[in-house]
Amino acid sequence: MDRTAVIISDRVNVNGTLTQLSLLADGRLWWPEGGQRNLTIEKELLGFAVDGPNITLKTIVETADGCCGGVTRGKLLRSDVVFRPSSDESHRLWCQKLREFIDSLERPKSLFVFVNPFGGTKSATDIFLHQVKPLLEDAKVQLTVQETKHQLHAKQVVESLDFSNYDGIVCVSGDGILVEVVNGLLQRQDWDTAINMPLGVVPAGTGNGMAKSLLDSVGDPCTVPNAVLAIIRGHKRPLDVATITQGETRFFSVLMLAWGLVADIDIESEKYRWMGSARIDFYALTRIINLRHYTGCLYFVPAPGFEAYGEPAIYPESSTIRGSNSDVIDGENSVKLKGYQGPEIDLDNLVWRVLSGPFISVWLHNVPWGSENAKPAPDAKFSDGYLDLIIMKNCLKLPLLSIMSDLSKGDHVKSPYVMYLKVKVMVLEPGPRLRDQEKEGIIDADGEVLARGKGSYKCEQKTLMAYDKLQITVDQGLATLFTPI
Ligand SMILES: Nc1ncnc2c1ncn2[C@@H]1O[C@H](COP(=O)(O)OP(=O)(O)OP(=O)(O)O)[C@@H](O)[C@H]1O
Repeated sequence: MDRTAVIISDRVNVNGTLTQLSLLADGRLWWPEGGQRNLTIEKELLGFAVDGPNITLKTIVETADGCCGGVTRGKLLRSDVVFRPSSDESHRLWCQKLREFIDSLERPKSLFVFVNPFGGTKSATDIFLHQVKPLLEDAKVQLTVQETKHQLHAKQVVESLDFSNYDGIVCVSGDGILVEVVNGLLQRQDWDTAINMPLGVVPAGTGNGMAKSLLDSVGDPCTVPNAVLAIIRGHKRPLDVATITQGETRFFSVLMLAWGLVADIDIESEKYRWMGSARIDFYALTRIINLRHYTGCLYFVPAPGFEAYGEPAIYPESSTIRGSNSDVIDGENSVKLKGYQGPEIDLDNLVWRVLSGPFISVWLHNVPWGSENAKPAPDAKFSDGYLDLIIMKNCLKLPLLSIMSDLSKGDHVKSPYVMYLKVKVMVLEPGPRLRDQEKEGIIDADGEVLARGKGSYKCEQKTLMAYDKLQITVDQGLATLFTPI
């Protein structure tokens, strides 16, 4: 079909001026108002509304702001273009053709939305009401909204939600609610269909690593309107899901796992919450000055091209870390084994390597960004079937400081003190601190404490897993995300 063929054209009144308005086959709306105006339906039209003889186009248009001599990309402005067709018949045809074009884009029509009023700076409710809802209403998306009332609420709702009425689940929150949703989906009896539900993220927490990773991948800024527009447009992409297993217990991770320096900074800095965002920098400095080294081992199956890292090894003691198929429930967080069991991999027949400690930091990442200002895994892909492993073993304190400050751009991986590789499977065998064997560490998965060893921060609090051997496998493209492109 000729992409510039005219589907409908009429002499209409646009914002009070008589002009020729055309809808072209490629989805452009074109009219010569004060110079030529072009609107791409796919990118810039949220929807339209009918008000008597008028039709209002609900648009969202990217402006290029001049900023310090440069250009800031991607500021989105919502505006209305009102036009009046020349006759009743033309009015009917315009509505029909616009509706047909929008329907052909297969955008979501009905969404289930979680809003976490306690995430980040506690502004998610405000963000939802004033920024998210108006855009989704312009796009005529039906909304079912659930404020989360407590930890694991989103997970519980998702475990029993009837999906037949929804085209996606949206989290107006930080990464924590997304992780709960993925865990909830994978614990259902029908997990294999449930996990196909497209998931959207709108940044409204402290850690917005997934939203940042998605938007940054196409050069968009990590803003609420950009994230909402990505959901409205309905493009989807697959996302790898990592299964962390210890005995019968499983946790499904979509962002990262950290042990050592990064986990200690993330979790122990909570006690300095009153400092606001400065707490991370302050506590990072404290930890670097009093640097800890952890003993332990990393067994891994390298991705092609990374076989030179570590030493040859065999798969370590499979019986202690593999789950069985019995229906066991181990604490509120754990997985009923009727749900997803993790990917089927013949672990004994893979080519294993091992790296022995002591380690300063071990970090496993699924997507490039861990938060809006930390890019630990610049080469991570959403669905390559591998996890990016970032390791620091020996490093002097001064270069370590500069490595940490390079994290915001992802340049830390260029440091000779940083090992950066991709793995298919990993077994983490965490040990105690090198110089204080009475003290162990913290294992942090997607911002939650998965395990606390003896003598660690708040070690008396119960966690999902023990500070012991755990296995991480990855299932390529298991989940689905709404994505800008
Ligand atoms: N009503 C609530 N009260 C307290 N905690 C809640 C509530 N609703 C959800 N949560 C918990 O808040 C945690 C953080 O959620 P969210 O993803 O919005 O933010 P975050 O950026 O990951 O973390 P935070 O901003 O708290 O550092 C989740 O683990 C979730 O279980």
